[in-house]
Amino acid sequence: MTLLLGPNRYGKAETRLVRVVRDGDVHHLKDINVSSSLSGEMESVHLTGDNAAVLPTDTQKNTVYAFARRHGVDQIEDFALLLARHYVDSQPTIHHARVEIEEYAWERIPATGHSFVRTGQEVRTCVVHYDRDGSVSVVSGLKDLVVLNSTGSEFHGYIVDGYTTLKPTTDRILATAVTARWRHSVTDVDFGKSYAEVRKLLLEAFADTHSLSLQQTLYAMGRRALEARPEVCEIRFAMPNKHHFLVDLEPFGLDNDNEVFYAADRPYGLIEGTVLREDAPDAGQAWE
Ligand SMILES: O=c1[nH]c(=O)c2[nH]c(=O)[nH]c2[nH]1
Repeated sequence: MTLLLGPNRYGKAETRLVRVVRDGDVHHLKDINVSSSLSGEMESVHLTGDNAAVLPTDTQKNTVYAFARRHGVDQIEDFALLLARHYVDSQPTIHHARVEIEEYAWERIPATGHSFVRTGQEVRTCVVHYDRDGSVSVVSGLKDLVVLNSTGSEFHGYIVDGYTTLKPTTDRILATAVTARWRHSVTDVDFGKSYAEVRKLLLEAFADTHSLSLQQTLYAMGRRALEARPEVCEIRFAMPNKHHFLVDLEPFGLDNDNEVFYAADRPYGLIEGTVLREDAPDAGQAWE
């Protein structure tokens, strides 16, 4: 029997880092979670336990902290690119690096220059791949962006079979927690501006699309981002349909004209989809 070592990678997951930049009495906060994953000449470590090709995960964690001090942390995509390039370019045995970063946003409490409140629920994300052959990819994104339209949403005309009980509606609540990830076709991007613009476009499209289904809304959101942002070539969504069911108040002698809802947390519909340019460059490992 011949066995082979299949695909493998290793790294340090979830290095949590908070960086405080002091501008006199006014402080700035960066709160991130970094996961690195390396691959390359890793046959020996798996087959014989020879660690000579291994850059320890502990070193990867230290590199994150040291680079934060040495280079600062501005846009997470730029920091991820810096780390990925460093691992591959400095170590001959490392051929590929994947660096994923999540960022949690804080806003200053105006009472002082050094007090903060976590803003919103959403988390900014990125995944960078950098390969020895020079190929590089950047996927930016967000998750847990919770949005709701209290009207402007219909759902009818679907398949009706022997198991269907859902009533068609021309006015329902549409709510979801958006996970969106978008692939850049280039890497020399102002990632801060691009993120803010894509987020704004997604919210605007969610709000002003009269929805006949969450699927239609998803496509409209992707389309809005791609039409306005030339640096983005593909966007992928996962959107749970956070169902709001009208409560039957008739037993209590009350009507309910789309006013009182039961917000169910499960089960939920899960709507996933991709919108991309016809001529989008090959994604390579960007989504892995
Ligand atoms: O927007 C929707 N899409 C569906 O596919 C679906 N299915 C369902 O039961 N409700 C909804 N809503």
